[in-house]
Amino acid sequence: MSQSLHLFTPSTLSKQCYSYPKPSFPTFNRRFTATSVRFSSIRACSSDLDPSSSQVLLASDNGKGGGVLTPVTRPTAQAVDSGSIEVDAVTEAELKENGFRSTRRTKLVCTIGPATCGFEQLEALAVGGMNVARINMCHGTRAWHRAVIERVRRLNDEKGYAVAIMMDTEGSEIHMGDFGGASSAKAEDGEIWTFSVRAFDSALPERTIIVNYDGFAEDVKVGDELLVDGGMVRFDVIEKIGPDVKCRCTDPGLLLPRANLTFWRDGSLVRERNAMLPTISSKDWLDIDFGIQEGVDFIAISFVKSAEVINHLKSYIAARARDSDIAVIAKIESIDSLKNLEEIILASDGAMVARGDLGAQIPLEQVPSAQQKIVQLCRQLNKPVIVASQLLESMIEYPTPTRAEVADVSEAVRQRADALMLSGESAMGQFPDKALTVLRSVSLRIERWWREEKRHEAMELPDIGSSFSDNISEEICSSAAKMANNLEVDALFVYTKTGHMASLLSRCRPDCPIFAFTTTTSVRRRLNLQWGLIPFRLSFSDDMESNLNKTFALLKARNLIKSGDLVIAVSDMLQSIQVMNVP
Ligand SMILES: Nc1ncnc2c1ncn2[C@@H]1O[C@H](COP(=O)(O)OP(=O)(O)O)[C@@H](O)[C@H]1O
Ligand SMILES: C=C(OP(=O)(O)O)C(=O)O
Ligand SMILES: [K+]
Ligand SMILES: [Mg+2]
Repeated sequence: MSQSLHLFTPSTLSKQCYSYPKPSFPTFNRRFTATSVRFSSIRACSSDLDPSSSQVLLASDNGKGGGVLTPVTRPTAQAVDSGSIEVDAVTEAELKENGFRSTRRTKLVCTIGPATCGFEQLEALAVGGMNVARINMCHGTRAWHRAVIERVRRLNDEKGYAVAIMMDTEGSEIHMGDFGGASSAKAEDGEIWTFSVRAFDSALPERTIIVNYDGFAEDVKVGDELLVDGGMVRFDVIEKIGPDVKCRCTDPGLLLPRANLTFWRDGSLVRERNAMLPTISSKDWLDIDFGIQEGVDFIAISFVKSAEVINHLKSYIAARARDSDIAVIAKIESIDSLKNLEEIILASDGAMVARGDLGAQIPLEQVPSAQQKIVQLCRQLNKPVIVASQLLESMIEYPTPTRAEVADVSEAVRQRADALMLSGESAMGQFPDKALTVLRSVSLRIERWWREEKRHEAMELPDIGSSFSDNISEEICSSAAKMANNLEVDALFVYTKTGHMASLLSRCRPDCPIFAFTTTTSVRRRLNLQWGLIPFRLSFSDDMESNLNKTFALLKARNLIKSGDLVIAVSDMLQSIQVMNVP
């Protein structure tokens, strides 16, 4: 017998109870063995609900009070198709090998570039644990990106993965152009380089860099310091000649195509007219149209300054992408985005701590605290957050990371960010698979350590719902997560159509993995970015008993669960919690 707790609001009551006038209880998972659920703990968990409202809280064990419970399970379930369940091959193998507890909770995003764009290379990344493939519209042509998207889709179709696609816009901050073929250029100490806003028809003269922002030559002043990629290479501005700006290299280093440029005067970042550049450039809008057409899962917006641009983009997408819901990720990488952080995150479907450019706009020593703040705020507001850039930078060239890099990855995992991202390491590095393996193994180890030490940070999670029904879902998820930890259950199951209830569970960062069952492939792919979720595609009905039976049968047939496993199931159709052993 399962033990269940259902919350009814007046609206769910009228829909679910009164429409079934002749309830007959007891089909309710009779076969499940009783578990040692302490209902006191359930009540305690639920006691935060508003007592003055007219909701009814029903708890059942062994059928007591079951007459009232019946309506929850429709007596004659609509024939549930006996269809299949979709889970990716890697997760399946991991679950079989290591059991639930040791599945990885932190998700992994890989930037795809020349080193990883082939089908076999993409497959190797999927095998290595890539949850999301990121394409960066700063680089490559649309045809190149389309081919990558097609390969990822084929990989998903043919091999059962659910790798999501994230398209990252170029944005209109100042950056350098390409080097006309060369993949990089070396700037040596004392060399004089020309930064120019001219269009060159033929090959670029030696030591010349094109700058994408027309106002550049007017805005900089002699004496300014010019930083490439936040200081990877530095120049002093020594002379201005019309569209050309002559600079002397003071900190030598490697110049990469399209690297970001900032200029500093008297120790402060200069934000002249370039601060007025639109967040989404006209080229970005074309790329966004491309992303909508291709049905990407996420669009990440560079250099977001305010919530307005996010709202605007979301209505643009809503008007054009009728069938697919594309999530919008705000990249936090500018001073303005930090100033308007909360409104930006609230408006977005997720955020990225884009430390590359962020570190070029604020002093480097402020980046760690900004990261911590962004990660924490995202969790409180229930938005997935990605920590990005230079996590394993040295692995672009070397097969092992530095100890400092491992410590940095560990810190992001310990902060319980939803996802970690590889940039150059996977796009053009020499060891993309090894870099991914490092992210995977460090995540697994730190997560385990954290669980073993029971170092749960009791983060205050404020109510975020805008309706009473939303509040109920939040309470159910936080109670279910707490119960899962206290009872040391093997897994949480969540049946969710939109994915919202799964994200609420993920937000609680429970000790056990969360099996998220959803009806559409696109929601399943999007859930792949969120901490702790193992998304499955499954068609299900409003009848939880039949859903559970079907799920158990399908998962058992694939050896993903076994009799006796203890599971807590929640659903967003019924707003219920059930605790049971797998029969
Ligand atoms: N589609 C692509 N085509 C060619 N090179 C790419 C592509 N995507 C990424 N790269 C390379 O990988 C590096 C790291 O990627 P990323 O961090 O996304 O870009 P950026 O360095 O411009 O911020 C880039 O500087 C570029 O050299
Ligand atoms: C992820 C980032 O953005 P991009 O790689 O597009 O510059 C960053 O700046 O850290
Ligand atoms: K970008
Ligand atoms: Mg950036």
